[in-house]
Amino acid sequence: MSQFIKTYGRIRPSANGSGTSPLVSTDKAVNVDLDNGRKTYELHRIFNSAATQEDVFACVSKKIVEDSADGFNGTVFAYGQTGSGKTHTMLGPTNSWSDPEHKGLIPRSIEYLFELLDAKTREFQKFTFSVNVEFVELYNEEIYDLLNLKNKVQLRDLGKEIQLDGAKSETVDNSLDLMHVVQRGWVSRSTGSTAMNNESSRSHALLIIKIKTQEVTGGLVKERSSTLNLVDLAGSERQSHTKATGDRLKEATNINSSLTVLGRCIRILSKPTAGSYVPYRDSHLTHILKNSLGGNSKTAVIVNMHPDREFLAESTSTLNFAQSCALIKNAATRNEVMTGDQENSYKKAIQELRQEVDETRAKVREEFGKRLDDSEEMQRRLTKENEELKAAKIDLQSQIDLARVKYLFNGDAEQSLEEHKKLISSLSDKSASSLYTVCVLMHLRMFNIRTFFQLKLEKEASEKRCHQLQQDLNELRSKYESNLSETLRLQTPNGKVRQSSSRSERRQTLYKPSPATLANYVEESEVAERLDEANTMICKLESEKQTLQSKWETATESFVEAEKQIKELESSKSVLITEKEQLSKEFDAVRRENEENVEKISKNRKDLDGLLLKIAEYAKEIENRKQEKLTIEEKHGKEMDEEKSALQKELANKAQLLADAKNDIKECSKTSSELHSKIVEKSEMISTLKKKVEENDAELKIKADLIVSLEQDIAKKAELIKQQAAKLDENVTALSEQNSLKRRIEEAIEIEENWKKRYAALEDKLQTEFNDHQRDIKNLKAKKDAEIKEYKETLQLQSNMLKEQGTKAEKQLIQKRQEFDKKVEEMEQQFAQMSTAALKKQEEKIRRDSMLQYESTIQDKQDEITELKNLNEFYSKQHDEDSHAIANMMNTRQGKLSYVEKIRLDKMEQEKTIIQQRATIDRLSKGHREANRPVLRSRNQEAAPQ
Ligand SMILES: Nc1ncnc2c1ncn2[C@@H]1O[C@H](COP(=O)(O)OP(=O)(O)OP(=O)(O)O)[C@@H](O)[C@H]1O
Repeated sequence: MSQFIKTYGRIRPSANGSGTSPLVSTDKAVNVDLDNGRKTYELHRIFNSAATQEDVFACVSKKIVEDSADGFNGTVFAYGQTGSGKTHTMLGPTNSWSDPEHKGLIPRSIEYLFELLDAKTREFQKFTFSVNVEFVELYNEEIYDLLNLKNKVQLRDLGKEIQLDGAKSETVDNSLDLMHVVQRGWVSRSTGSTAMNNESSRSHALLIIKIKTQEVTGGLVKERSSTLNLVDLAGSERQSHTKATGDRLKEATNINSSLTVLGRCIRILSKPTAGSYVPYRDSHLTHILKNSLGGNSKTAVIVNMHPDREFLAESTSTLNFAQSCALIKNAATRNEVMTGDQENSYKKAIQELRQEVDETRAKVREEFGKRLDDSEEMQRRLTKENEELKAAKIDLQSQIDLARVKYLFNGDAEQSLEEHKKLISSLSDKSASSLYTVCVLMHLRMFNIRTFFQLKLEKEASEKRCHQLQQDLNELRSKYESNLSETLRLQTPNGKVRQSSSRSERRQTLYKPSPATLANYVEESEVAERLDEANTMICKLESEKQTLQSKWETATESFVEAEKQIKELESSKSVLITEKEQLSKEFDAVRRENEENVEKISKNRKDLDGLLLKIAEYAKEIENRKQEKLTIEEKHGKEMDEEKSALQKELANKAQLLADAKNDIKECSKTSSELHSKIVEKSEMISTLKKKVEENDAELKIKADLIVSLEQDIAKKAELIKQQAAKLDENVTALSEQNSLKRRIEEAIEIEENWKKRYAALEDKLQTEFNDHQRDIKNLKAKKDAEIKEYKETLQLQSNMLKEQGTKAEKQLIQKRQEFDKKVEEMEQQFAQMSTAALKKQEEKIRRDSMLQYESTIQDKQDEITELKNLNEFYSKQHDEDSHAIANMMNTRQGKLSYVEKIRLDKMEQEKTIIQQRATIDRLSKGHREANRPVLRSRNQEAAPQ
């Protein structure tokens, strides 16, 4: 709702006590005596020097504070030249902020604000509020945080609101704390003295109170936020008046520049044209007060003035400023957010419930559908079976009847039996096993019936024959008895007569059915029993089916009922909500209307009072005139008539005026009564609405109870769901853990598989290599074995040869010795015959020859051994090389190495053996040589003495 900025004027007491003031004020206007005439400035209200602080607060700030507690932004700022009483108005005289009489608008507003908030807290059960305060000053176009001068404050335009980044925001919960904060900030405020005011405020001080409230009614959460700006501007005077120099001049220039921008903004806002640009951003002051000037705020401007002539120019300028302000329209809206958390939660709960119901219904449907399908299937099957059985029974019955008739009348039992068999086989092919059993039983029964009838007929025939025979017998017996009795009677006249009837009777009573008939009876009863059983089973199944059907129907009914109830509840809830909204809207409208009416009435009353006062004045004047008239009449008899007529004219005029006034009064009273009746009407309406609201509240309460119970249900279900969800979560976590474990295991398995594969491949490779090596080794070994074998064989052969040669040589040696001995003997013999010299020569020659021969043989053998040795060395070299190669090949295989080692050792062993053999040969050859030498020596020694 847009409304004009309210402008008020306040004229302070004269500073120098001079009598005449160029400013003559009434309630709503200031008449200024200017050199060029009188100019009237009309404002919302003018406070003269006699106005109290309370008057100013009640008129200027009270409503704004009330509105700010209701979620509307509000601004009150004081404008005027230095020393005009801005601070006096806003805060009150120094050290009097707690003085109930002198405290200014800020302390009063603060107190009132908390009064209102506390009252609301008391009034509403669920009402909470929070108040935050920032206190800054604009000095030389810089923003200073009065609550912490160290802070660097930056202005941030958020569009809807202006934020002061870096400014300390203090949270307060009572007026006293807030006033302490103000006091603290005020001390920091830059003050300086000017020639005009000893405590002149050289900066613009802005007290920013941010109010947040929350009201919970039912399920509705109303959150309101508002900002209340209380501003004490710096002096608006021209610099010349301040007589400022240096810093003061700079200050004044800055103050003026921001106030000039303020004035410019206000001028543009007061005469808005399409597309006109408001230079809010040209100064911090206007930027911060952007919302307060032509924006979302309820703003009041109070202009302070000196009454003295010497300040007339400033006062006129101030009044011009005020008049421009009065033309600015603000569009204040309540900053309210209606959160329907509760409602949403209900909606959500209902949604969830509906979902749950849907799910359950689907499940039940599915289950019931399944069961129904099963039961239907069963029913179908049973019905089919039943029908088939019935048909079969009817068929069989008719066949039995036919057969019975045929049997009874035609007696073609075999044909009937065949027919029955055919029928049964055809039926047994078609129907189920039970039907088959029943048919078989039927057939049996039929067969039994046939037998029974046969037997019955036989029995009847035999009975007939028996009866005939009995009759014949009876006749014969009676004849015989009569003859006998006749004979007896003839023979013994006193003998007793036997009663013939007693025997025949006894015979008749002694008849019993045959065992075959009895067996037939038993079989028949068994068949009947089985049939009964089958029937009971069918009945049982049918009753089960019916129970299921009825259960399904009941469940469906209850679900439909529940759905209906939910729908009803939802619709009634939405109806109630809309009703409530409508009612609250109506209520608000009525309240607003009422407020307006009250305002109008008070205004009319005031007008009426004014009129009455005027009337009273007129009446007084008339009375005075009357008195005057009387005096004049007494004094001037003659002149009286003339004057009388004049007076009568005047009187008529006055009477006319009076009549007009009376008419006015009448109209006013009429309007007043109309308004009164309207008020009464509206109050009635309000009371009806209130009643309605109460009713609705009661209904709402019931619904709320219902919702609470629903909520409880929901909570339970939610708990259940939560538990299930938790379980599910657990399961999911466990599952996921298991899955991850499984994945890891799978990965590990995969890795293991890969490793295994690689290992297997490696193993294969190694195995192949190993096999290759083994094969190589085997081959080598075989080769070596063969070589060794060959070598051994060669060695053996050689040693055999050597042995043989040795033996041969020995033999030869023995032979030679023998020969030698023989020759020696011969020679000795010859010696004996020949001379010793010649013998000696001969012996020497023989010995030399044999020695040469022997040594050449030894040499041959030694050559052979050297050759073998060389061969052996070659082989061992070869073997070493091979071993080396094998060792290289099998460097990782210790076993193989050891095997090679073993081979090597074996070889060494063999070498040793060879060496030993060689040594033996050497020894042998040496021994042989030495054995020969002593012989020769001894022979020489033996020969020498000769
Ligand atoms: N209505 C008033 N009744 C009594 N004294 C007043 C009134 N208005 C102002 N004064 C006195 O006038 C003096 C100057 O007033 P005040 O400090 O409020 O002026 P100002 O406009 O705030 O000046 P400046 O802009 O320099 O700060 C103070 O001593 C104050 O008590």
